[in-house]
Amino acid sequence: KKDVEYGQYNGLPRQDQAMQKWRENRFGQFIHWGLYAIPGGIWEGKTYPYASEFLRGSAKIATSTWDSLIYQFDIPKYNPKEWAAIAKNMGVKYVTITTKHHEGFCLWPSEYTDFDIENTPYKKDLLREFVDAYTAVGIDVNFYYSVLDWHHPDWRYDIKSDEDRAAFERLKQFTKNQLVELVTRYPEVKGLWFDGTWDNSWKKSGQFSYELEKLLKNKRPGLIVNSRMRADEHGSRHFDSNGILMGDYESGYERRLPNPTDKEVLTRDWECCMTIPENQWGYHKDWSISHVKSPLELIEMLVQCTSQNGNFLLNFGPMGNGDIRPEEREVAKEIGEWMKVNSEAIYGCGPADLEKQDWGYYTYNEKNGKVYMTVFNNPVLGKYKIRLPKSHTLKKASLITKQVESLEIKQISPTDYFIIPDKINNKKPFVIILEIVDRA
Ligand SMILES: C#C[C@@H]1N[C@@H](C)[C@@H](O)[C@H]1O
Repeated sequence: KKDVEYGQYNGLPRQDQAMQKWRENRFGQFIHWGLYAIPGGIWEGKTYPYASEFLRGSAKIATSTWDSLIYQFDIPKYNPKEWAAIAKNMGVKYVTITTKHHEGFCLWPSEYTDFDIENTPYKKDLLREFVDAYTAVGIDVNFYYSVLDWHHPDWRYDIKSDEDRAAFERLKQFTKNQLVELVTRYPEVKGLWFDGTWDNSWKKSGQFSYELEKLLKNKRPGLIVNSRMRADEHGSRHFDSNGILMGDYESGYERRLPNPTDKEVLTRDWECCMTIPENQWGYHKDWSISHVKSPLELIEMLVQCTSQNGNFLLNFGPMGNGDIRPEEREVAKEIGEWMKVNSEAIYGCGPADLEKQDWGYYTYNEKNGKVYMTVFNNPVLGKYKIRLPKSHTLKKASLITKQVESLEIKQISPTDYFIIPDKINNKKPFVIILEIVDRA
């Protein structure tokens, strides 16, 4: 064991009300919006397939050229009330928006930089309008903040000299100032989603990240931060040098999920963040360049995350003019239609302590004791197998859409049962509610 003084300090999993709400929310919307949305992955007529928020690097654009995009950020179609309505209809309970991505452009009027919304043709505090619109429809608001800041002259990838050290001290002070500013100006904020913390400079700032977490949580009691914020004093990230999770939940699942039978993730809070295309967080004009996930693929990811004690954060990349692209509107609509019928299997649910079967995923609501089985794969057998511990018995199974009717159950061994539906004609994932009782 290593001595770790600047690791995790508040005991996990957190059971306070704020964290319980975060956990019960389960489904969130990620929003990546910044200057990168204006070119949308295309520069001087050439399409760059890499993530559009990295276009500045992909197309080797001079910082001054990139930064001048600020004068085109007039966002005539920006309509936060409509964004919030789309999110509400999709069924998300929280939203996480990029207040500042790696490019350094701030969506709020920061007193610590001129590279912000105030110096765009839009001028107004779009973040305040956003927070108000989402809060008004009952969606919790979180802020993404990139520590990595390509615009700031004091950013350093590593600390190799006294000059680096002095510069990065200024950058850390700037970072602290901006974060205190964010949690003070927008006290509604529930959590901070840190990114851009992979460079050596930050790995060498473990004590600072520890003290920053404490400072921000003192300023905003109940604040929730992701593990990506943190390094310990030995440079270990997410988990300290003894493998103890830092922050309040694990945020390493970016565009990937755990193995569906992975039991280790059940021991902690975690969140998977996911793009609709293969790898575009910011708006890209051409979605034909990669696979675009269907609503069904995304619904399966949401259910899998819930079944393994995780949250699912689905990303939207608004256009440079502030509009939401048609493909994202369609995804939101179709997921929303499914959630309207089946969200009881998601909100407030977590893992069921049952052996996973091929037809899909179990989720469990400990408040009502119900087990939900969400079916994605129709068995050729035409029956759904359930395996319970010998100590329990399957008392009832019913479709979430017809809870008064019981489906036929056949016990085929001390632990195994078949649920036999009268017909299998589902074209969409559907939910069966199980009542399982302890024989004792
Ligand atoms: C790499 C990288 C960044 N991390 C994701 C959450 C996006 O913000 C992407 O730009």
